[in-house]
Amino acid sequence: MKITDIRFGMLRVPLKTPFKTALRTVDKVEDIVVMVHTDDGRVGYGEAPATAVITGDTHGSIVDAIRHYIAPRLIGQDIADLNRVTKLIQDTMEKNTSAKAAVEIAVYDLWGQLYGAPLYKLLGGGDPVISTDITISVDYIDKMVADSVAAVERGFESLKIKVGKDIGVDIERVRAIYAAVEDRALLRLDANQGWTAKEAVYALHALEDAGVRLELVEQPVKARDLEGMRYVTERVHTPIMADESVFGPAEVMDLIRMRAADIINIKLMKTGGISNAIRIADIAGLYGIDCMIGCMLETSISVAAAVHVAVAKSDVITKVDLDGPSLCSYDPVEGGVHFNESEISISDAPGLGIRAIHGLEPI
Ligand SMILES: C[C@H](N)C(=O)N[C@H](CCC(=O)O)C(=O)O
Ligand SMILES: [Mg+2]
Repeated sequence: MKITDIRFGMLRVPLKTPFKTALRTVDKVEDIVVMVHTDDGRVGYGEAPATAVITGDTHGSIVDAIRHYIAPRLIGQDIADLNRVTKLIQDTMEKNTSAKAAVEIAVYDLWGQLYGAPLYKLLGGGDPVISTDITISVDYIDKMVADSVAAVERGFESLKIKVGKDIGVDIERVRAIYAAVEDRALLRLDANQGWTAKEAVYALHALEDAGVRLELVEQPVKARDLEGMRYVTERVHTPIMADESVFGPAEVMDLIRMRAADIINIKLMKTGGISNAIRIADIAGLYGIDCMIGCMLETSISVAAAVHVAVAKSDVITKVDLDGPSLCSYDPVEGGVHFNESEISISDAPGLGIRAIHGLEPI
């Protein structure tokens, strides 16, 4: 099964409600879809969001990286040589992790199709049903409480509360949500780099002293402030998770050596795809460190790939933040992984199982 062509489409899907973090407000998914064609008429699908504020990737840079750098190296390559193909993708250029991820996801989709098995089975197997949390956007306190209660009533047992805007209001936000849902859901906070290290310690001590139990706090300080991450991790009981601070395996090893966080958030758009996501899970596993698998604003194309990884590496990936499809107002994908509120299930279809994508605009 040899690669003959790589084509693109633009996918725009409105969100159910605006997605608001300390870094940005977004009201629709606008992602590049990548279709890798083979000489036996098969198509593998991948997707890349332009999360410039986190990865540095834009729509233009994603298409350019694939069209002018990655694709020329991949045409003619055999999908059966998976490790060779993924190395070619990763070694093509520095950074550009979302572009690499989209192509790798499509290649792994084809690899599953080649062997007629769902991807997670080829990655090691596992229970093909998992649960995700859902994000509660940062907003007025009353709105966040109402959104949290509504999410619990929809069956979500884990809420990812966005904070990082104003430390005093953030403490009140979390206290109010905790009071409203206390025994019915686990709370995870994500400050998206919005606090200083001292603010984070102050806020988390205030919440711990008030009896608010948090499962974890994600990326309290600036991405490059690893010393700040360590400062917070050393001083609070609440587990601290690194997100924007770590992209690939080498950064994860640095973070582990520094003891700068307790948990690692793996996202395919940061790792450059599945091969490095697996490497990170294996490294974390060696050190007894748990991982979350997360997503950007992505539809069920690329999130499906993350679901397959989560299932196959569930010994290390114990936390799931794959709510992108749940935030979308509809699912543009036919086939693939099934997203039903908090429950995500994989069918027996080969690869990612995607049969068609509706609403693709030409690029
Ligand atoms: C969508 C997911 N639950 C999430 O919150 N991801 C963010 C970044 C998403 C973005 O800004 O596109 C995160 O974990 O920081
Ligand atoms: Mg995050």
